[in-house]
Amino acid sequence: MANTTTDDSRKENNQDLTLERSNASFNINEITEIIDGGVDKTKFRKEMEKLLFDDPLFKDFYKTFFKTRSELYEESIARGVKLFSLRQKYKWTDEQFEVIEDLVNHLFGMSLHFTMFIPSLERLATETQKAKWLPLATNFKILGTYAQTEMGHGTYLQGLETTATYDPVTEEFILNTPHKSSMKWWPGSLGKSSTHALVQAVLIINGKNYGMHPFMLQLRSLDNHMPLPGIEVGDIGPKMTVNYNDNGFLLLKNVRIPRQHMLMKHAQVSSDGKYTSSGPNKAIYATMVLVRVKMTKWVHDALRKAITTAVRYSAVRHQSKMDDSGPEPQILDYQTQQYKLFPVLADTYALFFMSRNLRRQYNRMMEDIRNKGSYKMLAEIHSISCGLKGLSSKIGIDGASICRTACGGHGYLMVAGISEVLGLLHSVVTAEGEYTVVCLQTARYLMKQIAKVSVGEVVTESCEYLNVDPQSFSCPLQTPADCFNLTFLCDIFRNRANSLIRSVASRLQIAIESGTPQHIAMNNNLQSLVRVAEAHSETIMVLDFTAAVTSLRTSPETIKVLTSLCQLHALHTIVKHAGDFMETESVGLEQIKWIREQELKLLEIIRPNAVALVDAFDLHDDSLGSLLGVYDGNVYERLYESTKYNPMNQNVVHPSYHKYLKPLMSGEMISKL
Ligand SMILES: Cc1cc2nc3c(=O)[nH]c(=O)nc-3n(C[C@H](O)[C@H](O)[C@H](O)COP(=O)(O)OP(=O)(O)OC[C@H]3O[C@@H](n4cnc5c(N)ncnc54)[C@H](O)[C@@H]3O)c2cc1C
Repeated sequence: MANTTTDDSRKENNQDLTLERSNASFNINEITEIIDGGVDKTKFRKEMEKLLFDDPLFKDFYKTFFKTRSELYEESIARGVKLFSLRQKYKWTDEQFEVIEDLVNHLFGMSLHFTMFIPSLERLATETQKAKWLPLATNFKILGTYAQTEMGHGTYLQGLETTATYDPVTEEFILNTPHKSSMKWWPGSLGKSSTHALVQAVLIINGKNYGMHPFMLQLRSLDNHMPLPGIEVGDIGPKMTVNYNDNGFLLLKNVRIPRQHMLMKHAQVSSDGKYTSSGPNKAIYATMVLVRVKMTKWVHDALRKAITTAVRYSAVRHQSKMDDSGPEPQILDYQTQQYKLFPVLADTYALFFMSRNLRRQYNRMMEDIRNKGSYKMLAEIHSISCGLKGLSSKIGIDGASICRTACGGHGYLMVAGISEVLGLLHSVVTAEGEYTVVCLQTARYLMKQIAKVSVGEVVTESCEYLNVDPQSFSCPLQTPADCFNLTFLCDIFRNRANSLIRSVASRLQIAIESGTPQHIAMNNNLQSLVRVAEAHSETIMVLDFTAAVTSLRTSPETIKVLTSLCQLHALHTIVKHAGDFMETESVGLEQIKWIREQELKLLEIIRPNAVALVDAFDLHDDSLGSLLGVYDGNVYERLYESTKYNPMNQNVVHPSYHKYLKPLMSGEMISKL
């Protein structure tokens, strides 16, 4: 069934896409509604698309690729201001605002005000502090960011060097960034926009170091936006992407702030300099977990743009010949093109179901914290979200790179939109916990869980598979057809993770028992620890995808097509890590051969629905931001149109001709030398 979108701007006039859409075996609206979370949410999203994309400020995303950094920044601030005003006018909930953020590709200024500044205030400030600052923040009387990372340290928070020294005489903290390495470097919206920052600094009282604490710091005058005395602040420069964001630097020289500007919900400093603390600050971890949980969804959002572009473009692009007498086929008909793109399509769906489940688990944890004051689930959700944030960013980068190359030369153009997606994914792999570092956090948790198994203690739900002895496992794949059995595939993933975890745990134990210092034993096994975190996270993804497709309440056709994607996701992951699966005897050589054959069969099964499966993401062209992936498929016309907008083409003869080329060609340049 064809797309029933009501968007008038979409004209189905590319014949190939029209045919592809008519070939689909399922109703794409069913999948769209699953992804949006129900009919009402699809309706809301469509209303928001109308509201936003009728406004020139949000239209024609591709034009951003021709802008200078300063123009990009200015436009993003205009967008942010518009969105914040609309948010107040329509009283959008946080959940609704997340939908809007996705629609506009997060391309608006001051996003940290809502993602980090206000949530951190809510979790770290006392009731009195909240009463003072939250109304100012929510009414935009102050604009804030969160300044943690420094030039010298991002990952290792104990290494942060910004100091807040208490002066009991004036009852003030004196803030300093004593070395070049101590300056804050990276915080979003810091360079040019924010008037305030929550600054993480080392608290010092009477020469004693009390570790990192949060402080409210006013950066700029509320009258003329000039930096206050002792403060040097600016933009860190062009980046791989997100160049609209004024990621900033901050130097502090003897900046004094009142004692009441330390956020004191979890630790307090009295007027005479006495320090009290109510214990480890679990609330801050909950905030960090939420950002990672959201990032897994951002990866899905980003990758679905890349795959939508690559699949639609592959349906309209014709190149070479399979048979000399025949026409040039759609490049989507080459098996190699399908082998590039369909596993990425399957991963994109896997990411969706995984991130949806992760968000549900996070919400359950927050309910427990709010209703029962219980932080019981925090360690597990923290470990899962670390591993899944890492894994999803890696899947995203790999998948978007494949989409880029699968679009040939045109995929290299910025207006293809994939470079932008790729750059964004590169920020996800590093920000909020660098890839290796977050994987190691998950691995440490897994080591604790396996230690529990060895002494007969209960492990958490995500690690239940560790209770099975891998010695008792035998590969359930007895025939090639078994490779489509999702229950078998889940068991294979569990066994591979279980065996790898046990093997590293045992190597660590042997090393430590034989006298190797613990830190050396750990370092000698770091790569294996990352590998176990990846194996555990891949298992969670396959289990989540399987659980989702086996419990769907929708038409059999839709279940069938999603099941094929789930099978392909699992089989392709096994092929990618065939060494791991064979080393742990989760599958044998014969089974690997079958799996490779069945993968190719799945390509044929998925082929007729490929375009419909990306259409089901229902991305508005102005969200997609790609001239190769436009819904109507008129790619060549769009590419040519974009040259009219290109500032390089505004002069038929570029001024550099008169300045350099003409003197060279006339010999004037050489005679001057
Ligand atoms: C686009 C973007 C936006 C950002 N926005 C913000 C923001 O708004 N606010 C903010 O405060 N910060 C922000 N950051 C900073 C970001 O949080 C840090 O860059 C990130 O946490 C990584 O830390 P790092 O730069 O110190 O990397 P490093 O830790 O120096 O990493 C470099 C290498 O060292 C390895 N490594 C480091 N430690 C270990 C270890 N223990 N074991 C093994 N290997 C290790 C890493 O794996 C990596 O390969 C942003 C960064 C980016 C790219």
